[in-house]
Amino acid sequence: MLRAENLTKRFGSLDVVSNASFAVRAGAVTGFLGPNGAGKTTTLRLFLELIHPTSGSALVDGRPLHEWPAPGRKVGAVLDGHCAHPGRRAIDSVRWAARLAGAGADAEELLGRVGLAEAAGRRTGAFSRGMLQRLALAIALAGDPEIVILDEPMNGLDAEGIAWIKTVLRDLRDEGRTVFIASRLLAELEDLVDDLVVIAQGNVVGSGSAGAFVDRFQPQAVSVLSDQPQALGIAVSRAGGQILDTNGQRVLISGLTSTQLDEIARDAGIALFGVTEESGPRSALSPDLSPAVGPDLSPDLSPDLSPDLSPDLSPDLSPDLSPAVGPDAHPPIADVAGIVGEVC
Ligand SMILES: Nc1ncnc2c1ncn2[C@@H]1O[C@H](COP(=O)(O)OP(=O)(O)OP(=O)(O)O)[C@@H](O)[C@H]1O
Repeated sequence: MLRAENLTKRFGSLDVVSNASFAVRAGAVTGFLGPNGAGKTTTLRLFLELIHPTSGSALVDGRPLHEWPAPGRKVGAVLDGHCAHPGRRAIDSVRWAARLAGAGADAEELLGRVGLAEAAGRRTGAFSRGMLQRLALAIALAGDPEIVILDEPMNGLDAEGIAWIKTVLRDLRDEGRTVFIASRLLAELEDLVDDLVVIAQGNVVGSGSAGAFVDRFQPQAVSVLSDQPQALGIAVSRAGGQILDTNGQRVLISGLTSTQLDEIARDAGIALFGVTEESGPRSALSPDLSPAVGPDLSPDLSPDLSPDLSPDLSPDLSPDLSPAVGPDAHPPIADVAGIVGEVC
């Protein structure tokens, strides 16, 4: 498993990751959710030892990654950043990664797994961003790793590509691997992940069961306008919903989603207008989503969390391509470099 213990990374005077403590369960898919600039990529780079912590530790099965005899067999990663060599053929990039990781992966099979069988012999300079994401995943899997770390792997993929990668990641879990996936979008993760770690402004503000978290931020009530409020009330009660309040034509309902309400009203021949989902409480994480930093959980962060997570953490989808450079950046250690499938 992955474990961050009081992990801090400072760039200049800014704590980009601040005293973060959390664990990623072995054999599960864990989402790493946070808005732009929250510190997700920095945390992933710390686990990969592409940069060093200011204090604390980022451990892979209890040790820093480089202490494992074959780091590339332990962890495979897909990060945004540098290009795969544009002049190299896709199959050669995967073979090279497998060699570096010390694994005898079948590069053709891996490219088939990521849907690039037809493009295996092509140079990657002409690949689309979506194809590069697929290639990066093949490179990350070239070491047959126990743990797969991915930084926003759905960027650049269309709806079909997103559905595809979710299937691949579920398959990786079913093979017994641990998957840790960073994203700004709860919607991208919610039908994929078992657990969530939530980060905001460098602080890990919660971690735990994804189901508990998603339930917490589901709409708590639906407000509708209807010219048949009584008939609507009867239909809602029959369907297991509750009428919280009726004020003239406005009816406030809990226990049903707006989609369910639409169906119920349609079946009962009742017209609905002005359907509005009322969000759940903003102030706290679910009790099941245990504060990962215990008493250090800043009360200032929780109220800010909910709106940021609904449902797109950031309207800005353009990836931050800036690699970790600067005085604090540390060049990849040779053994680890081969495990990172990076994307143009
Ligand atoms: N090498 C660096 N030197 C200085 N600041 C950095 C460096 N790397 C990252 N940062 C800053 O740290 C903050 C967190 O960046 P990081 O990329 O980890 O966030 P993120 O959660 O992955 O965001 P995004 O979703 O936009 O990629 C940002 O303000 C970023 O500008």
